[in-house]
Amino acid sequence: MTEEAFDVVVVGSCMTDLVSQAPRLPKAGETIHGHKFFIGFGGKGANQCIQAARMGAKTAMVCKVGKDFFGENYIQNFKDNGVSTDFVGQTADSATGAASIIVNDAGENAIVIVAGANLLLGGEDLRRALPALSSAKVLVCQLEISPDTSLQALRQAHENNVKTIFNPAPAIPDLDPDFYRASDVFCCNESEAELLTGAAVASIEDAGQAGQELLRRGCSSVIITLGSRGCVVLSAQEPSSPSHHVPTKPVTTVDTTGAGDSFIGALAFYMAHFPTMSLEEMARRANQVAGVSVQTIGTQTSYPSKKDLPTDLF
Ligand SMILES: Nc1ncnc2c1ncn2[C@@H]1O[C@H](COP(=O)(O)OP(=O)(O)OP(=O)(O)O)[C@@H](O)[C@H]1O
Repeated sequence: MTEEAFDVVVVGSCMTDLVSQAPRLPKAGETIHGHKFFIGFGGKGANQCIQAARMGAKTAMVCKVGKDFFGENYIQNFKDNGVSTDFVGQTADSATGAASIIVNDAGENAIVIVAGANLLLGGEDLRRALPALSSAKVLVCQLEISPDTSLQALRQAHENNVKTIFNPAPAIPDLDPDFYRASDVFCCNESEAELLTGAAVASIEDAGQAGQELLRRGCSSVIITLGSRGCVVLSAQEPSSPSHHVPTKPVTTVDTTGAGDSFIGALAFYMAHFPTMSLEEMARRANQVAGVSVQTIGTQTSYPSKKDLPTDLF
């Protein structure tokens, strides 16, 4: 195991995206010709980890893949990005998580996700990773693995004074209340905020109100991302916890897939490297990083590295 503590540990998912582009989506029982196929690296946990690593964070991924081609391939992807694979487990009991995606010429898609090995990441894997997890600067979790595993990781980090970022995605309506209490930063998008609070989130003001509700549930701070409108930031430490809107700079948008994960990976980097920076400033910078990711096609392929970003972001 690596001796030096990690900046960012991510406990989460890896998925292989199998993408076919076709003129239209096939009907049940139908076979059609597509015009392009490609394989991409995805999964919210891995995406966030790779973005943090590309910013220059010393990162480790705690996840599970299958003993199969896609699993081997994903481990190599982590290595290529400088992410520690000390805690990437391989299982013969399930296949590497996969998302079969069909995109039609209108940009609409049909997706089947098989979480596979991701769902086998459990308590034993966390026990192995505990020394890394409990000495990291920042832990990041989502909900593409078993929620019990995510919650256990967040609790362990919280008990060891490791800063936690929880991204409740994909959202589940009856989230265990302990998720809020174990989150230093609870970071979600508009639709997740809506599902969790039961209130519509259409405007910046709505997002502020949803953020207040999430704060009341016990997290230390909340960020709700709002696509091209940036995000709102709220902190329980401020008296009356006002919400601050952090806008983005306008950019030419090509593909927003994975923008939320780019934002969270960047945020994790800032929390680890600039622990005294205000959350608003971190969000402003994370907006800029995610704003770069939407200008190129793909998920991880669109994530910028430190060398691609303005020096004033560091
Ligand atoms: N069109 C855009 N222009 C500039 N920045 C954007 C745009 N879309 C997204 N972003 C940046 O990415 C962040 C996350 O976007 P968003 O709120 O859409 O997350 P998300 O819904 O989780 O994204 P996705 O599901 O596509 O990964 C935003 O807060 C913003 O910083």
